[in-house]
Amino acid sequence: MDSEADDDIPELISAEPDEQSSSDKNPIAKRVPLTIICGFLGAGKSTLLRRILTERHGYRIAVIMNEFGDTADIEAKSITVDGESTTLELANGCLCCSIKDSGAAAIESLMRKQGAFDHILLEATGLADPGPIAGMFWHNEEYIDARSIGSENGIVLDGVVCVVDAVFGLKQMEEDHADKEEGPGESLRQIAGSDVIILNKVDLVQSSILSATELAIKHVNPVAPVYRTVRAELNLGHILGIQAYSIGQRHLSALKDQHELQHDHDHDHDHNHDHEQGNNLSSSVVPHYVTRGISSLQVSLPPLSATQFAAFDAWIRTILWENRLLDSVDCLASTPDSQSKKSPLQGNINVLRCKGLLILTSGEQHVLQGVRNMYEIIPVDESMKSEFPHAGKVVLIGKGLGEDVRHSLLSAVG
Ligand SMILES: Nc1nc2c(ncn2[C@@H]2O[C@H](COP(=O)(O)OP(=O)(O)OP(=O)(O)O)[C@@H](O)[C@H]2O)c(=O)[nH]1
Repeated sequence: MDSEADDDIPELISAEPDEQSSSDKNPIAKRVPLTIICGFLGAGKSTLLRRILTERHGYRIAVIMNEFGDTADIEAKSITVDGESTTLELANGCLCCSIKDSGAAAIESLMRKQGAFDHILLEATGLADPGPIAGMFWHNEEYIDARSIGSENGIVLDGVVCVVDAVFGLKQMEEDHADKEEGPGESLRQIAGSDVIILNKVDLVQSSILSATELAIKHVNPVAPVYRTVRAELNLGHILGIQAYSIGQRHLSALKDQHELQHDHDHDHDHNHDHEQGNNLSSSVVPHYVTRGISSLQVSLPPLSATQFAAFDAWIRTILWENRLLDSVDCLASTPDSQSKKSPLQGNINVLRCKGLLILTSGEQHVLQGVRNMYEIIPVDESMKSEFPHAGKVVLIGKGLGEDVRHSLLSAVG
């Protein structure tokens, strides 16, 4: 987009917060969007960050490179700042902060020291699972509430971006398949938990490998658009400000009809290739190892009555909170406190991410958003309804999502 920026010598400018470039510029964003960048080891995460730091976009972007590697037990308050941080301000207003082992506390410290940013990028390590990190920032009052982080602006999770290595991606997914005791490996979890996928280093592989890799990615995560890049060159609008966790015009784009997708690209070299693959993800053409790991399930839903809507809530709650399918006994008593009637686990279901649009017979529309066992169902504002598809649909990404899950959902709302 701005390749000449690479040749410019960065000017030194004041590191004091610039009132013009803070949230005043964007009155909607009283909260600072945060994007998590994850990806395979060596896939091109730093290349992407460098590119963002050298482009003249005029935003104050804080980039935090840290060690969010051990994400299994992330607790915002248990992470401490080690005091060692380096901040470099570049000519385009970006702040590059290198803070190790500090996670959430690093962001608090940064917000206090530097004031508001237009955007925060958080680079996870190559082995990080983005799910728990996203869960930490999604609906976490500690970050939503500006005062608690000592800043005039709180933080809102904007999206999770995964950089996949076009050379080794397929091999990596193969190695990470689910034969292991501990379940699917990091690469599959990274793809599953992301809102946008960058398939990088496409200059190094044949188109047949690219297609196979993209097909495998799409099988794991059919919701995230895939952009093919060389040295992470892509329109930053594809990865920043995507509002993947709010009811925006864009976050449910992947749930739109294929017809709409075909007309929703910009003919840049980095456009997404959904239409080329045709979303034809039958298991016969998907490598078998992927289907043994994390996969996805899309279920179309008819307009729901109020009772069916309540049944859907009970069904999703059961699968997310108890890793099992709702059975007929539950359906008869589908109230939040009917826990005692639940039957034992019916298999090893583990949903990492879910999205959906629920259409009600009354005309109401509701959006489903879920990360791990957290979920919300939010009504769509009247003014935004035309932006959304006209049919209900739910997409689940995770483990153990066979046809029995589809049948269970359809019978729960049937
Ligand atoms: N040919 C080619 N090389 C690339 C491309 N993108 C990145 N590279 C090179 O690949 C190597 C790894 O890129 P990085 O950006 O450091 O990868 P990373 O994901 O940050 O690596 P880790 O932090 O170690 O996980 C570097 O030598 C880059 O110059 C690309 O699209 N094409």
